[in-house]
Amino acid sequence: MLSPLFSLDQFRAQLAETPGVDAQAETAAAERNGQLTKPPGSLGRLEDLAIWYSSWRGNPRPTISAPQVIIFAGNHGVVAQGVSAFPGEVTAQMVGNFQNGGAAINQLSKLAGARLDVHSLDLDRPTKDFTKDAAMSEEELLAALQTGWNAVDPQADLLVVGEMGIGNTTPAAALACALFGGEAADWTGRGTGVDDAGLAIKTRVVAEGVALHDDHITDGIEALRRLGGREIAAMAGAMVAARMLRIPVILDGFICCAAAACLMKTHPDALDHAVAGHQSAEAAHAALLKELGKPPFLSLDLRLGEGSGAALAIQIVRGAIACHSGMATFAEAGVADG
Ligand SMILES: O=C(O)c1ccc[n+]([C@@H]2O[C@H](COP(=O)([O-])O)[C@@H](O)[C@H]2O)c1
Ligand SMILES: Cc1cc2nc[nH]c2cc1C
Repeated sequence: MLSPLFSLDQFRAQLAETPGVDAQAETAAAERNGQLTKPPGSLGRLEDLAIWYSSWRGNPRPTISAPQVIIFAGNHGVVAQGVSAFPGEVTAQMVGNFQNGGAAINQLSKLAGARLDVHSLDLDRPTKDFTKDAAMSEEELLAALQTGWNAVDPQADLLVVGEMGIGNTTPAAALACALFGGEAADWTGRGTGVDDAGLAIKTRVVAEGVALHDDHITDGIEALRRLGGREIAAMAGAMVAARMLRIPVILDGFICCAAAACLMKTHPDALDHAVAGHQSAEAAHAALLKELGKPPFLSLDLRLGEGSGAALAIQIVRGAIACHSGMATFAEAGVADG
């Protein structure tokens, strides 16, 4: 069990002191990879993926038997300005759908053999409209980080963090703009499908929010408090908890990656235990993945959220580890190694 967070500064300090890879396991996994019955490099990125996974698990020949998918749900004050194609009530309605097994992520988690957990964060209390005030107080941000921190199963061996939050592509765009620069329009996309008028409102809202808070943003955590949202913060908290527990993470779409960006901008190594599951169809996700330095595994034009693209990518990590840990070596198989 991880001890609870007691302040934002402690969370920042924790980020600076997170564990790194097990170098011995990394070397042993790389050696094993070189002995398996395949031409060197022929499993492409699956080979790097297997070595990466082994090094975080501290085991040169690991298995994956307990993946966990966690969805965090939150509501956003900026929705009142007309930034989404859907009304805010849909967040709570979709949480009901997740609980009843009716959403895409229920099917994809089941297919991946993953446990699925859903956490609602004060849905009846949307964050403040960030064009007028900071989205969250320090206490609210800490509580949301703590929800994510507590949600990670210490027994899990692979983690997907996903979200549900009508309007949350707007705070995600504002975070990306504040953290990486450029114009609001560079980071603002259509989310659930806003029309041109909605996109214009959304772009203005992102620009106003960034202009209001920019001078006060000292690091990614303060950006998260001013421009983020509860489910975005909870995803960040879960990512850091996973790091403490040496559980590799698969990142999902645009909103998940905005949460990750807040951590990376606070500490540059904070995401070394994470890979990008997919590239979403949200216009700026490709640019955000580039900023994170994470090439995606899949590119299927998904723009659903819910951890859906990352849940599909569980199978890719499983494939990499099945080959890495299950294949015979040249010596074992009696195959000449060239
Ligand atoms: O994951 C993505 O890249 C993604 C892209 C577009 C939309 N979404 C989902 O749609 C919701 C946010 O869209 P919006 O238009 O309400 O800001 C939220 O519930 C997300 O899970 C997710
Ligand atoms: C129906 C619906 C399902 C979702 N799942 C994630 N975001 C969503 C947004 C909507 C609108």
